[in-house]
Amino acid sequence: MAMQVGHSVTLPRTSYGVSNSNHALKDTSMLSWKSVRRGKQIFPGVSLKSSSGRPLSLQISDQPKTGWAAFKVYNLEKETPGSVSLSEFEARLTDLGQEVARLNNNKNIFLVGMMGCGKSTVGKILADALGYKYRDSDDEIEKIEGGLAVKEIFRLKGETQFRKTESDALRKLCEKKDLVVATGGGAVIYDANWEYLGNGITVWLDVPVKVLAKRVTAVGTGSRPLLGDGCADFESVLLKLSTLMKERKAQYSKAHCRLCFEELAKSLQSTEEHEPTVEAIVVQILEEIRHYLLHGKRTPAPELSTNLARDIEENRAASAA
Ligand SMILES: Nc1ncnc2c1ncn2[C@@H]1O[C@H](COP(=O)(O)OP(=O)(O)O)[C@@H](O)[C@H]1O
Ligand SMILES: O=C(O)C1=C[C@@H](OP(=O)(O)O)[C@@H](O)[C@H](O)C1
Repeated sequence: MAMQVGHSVTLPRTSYGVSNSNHALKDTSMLSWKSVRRGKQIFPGVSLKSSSGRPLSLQISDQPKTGWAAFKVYNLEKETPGSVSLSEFEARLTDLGQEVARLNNNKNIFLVGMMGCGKSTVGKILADALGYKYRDSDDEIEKIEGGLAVKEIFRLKGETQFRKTESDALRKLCEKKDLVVATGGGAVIYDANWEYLGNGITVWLDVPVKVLAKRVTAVGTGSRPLLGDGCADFESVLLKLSTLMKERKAQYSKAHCRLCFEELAKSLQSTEEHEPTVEAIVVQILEEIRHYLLHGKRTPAPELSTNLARDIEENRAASAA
């Protein structure tokens, strides 16, 4: 069933996490999309009808208006016509995202970590969950440099100029609010940058270099000038990344929060073929930020919503089989 204008679907009330919103649900409530904080696809003309305690009914209006409810569509396509169930995980992402956004007081979230650790991939979903905007500091650098691509800045102007512009970009970004920022892997190397990053919450995506090398080699190293030419092989990428990681680890460790990929993978009993999904990583990042905001320090050990995360993985494996 493709989601179409005028089509109704039924949703379990809890799936949408709206019970936590400030809106009292009446028979024909209309939630602003910000309060519902759906994911990637936004349908400006969505109205939400409900009776307290009963399933919610969502209807796509044919009159697009900004500020109405929005929600993910890919779930609907998989489901039986007329009904849709969102996984526990989706509900958790929404609830946790809203809770962290409330606790966080509009501060930016800066994702730090090595090339390929997933800052951009994770950053977009994290921003959705929080209702924040997503920014990539490399994009800001390219804008400041008149549209030159990162690799061209390195080639034509050298790394020193790139780093100066990177600092400018971070300074500008830290003047804003409600952003999730994917920083470049080297943003942590200058102490001055920490003054900017420290205005927000910093989260280190700590991913083993082997995993990084696999990911980066798979997409090619063309856009990452520090890794050599565009077709560097796994072994040489692994060597370069290992060297960089040794040089930078102490800097990354300064982040307020740390997402340890290895610990997450262990607790989810993941294998090399079935690594933790991006969504499971985002849930865990939100848990880490939540803990930091509540206690002013990192989690002593990963405070996983482990059972939940495991359920998610199992559900996915079952539906993929
Ligand atoms: N959790 C993940 N599992 C599998 N692949 C991932 C994951 N996160 C990122 N990737 C992939 O790794 C590559 C690098 O990710 P990216 O988000 O660009 O990293 P960064 O922004 O930190 O350099 C991309 O091809 C992306 O699809
Ligand atoms: O690690 C680094 O020094 C760099 C990482 C890159 O960003 P990503 O981490 O997004 O790949 C980019 O800023 C530039 O190639 C330098």
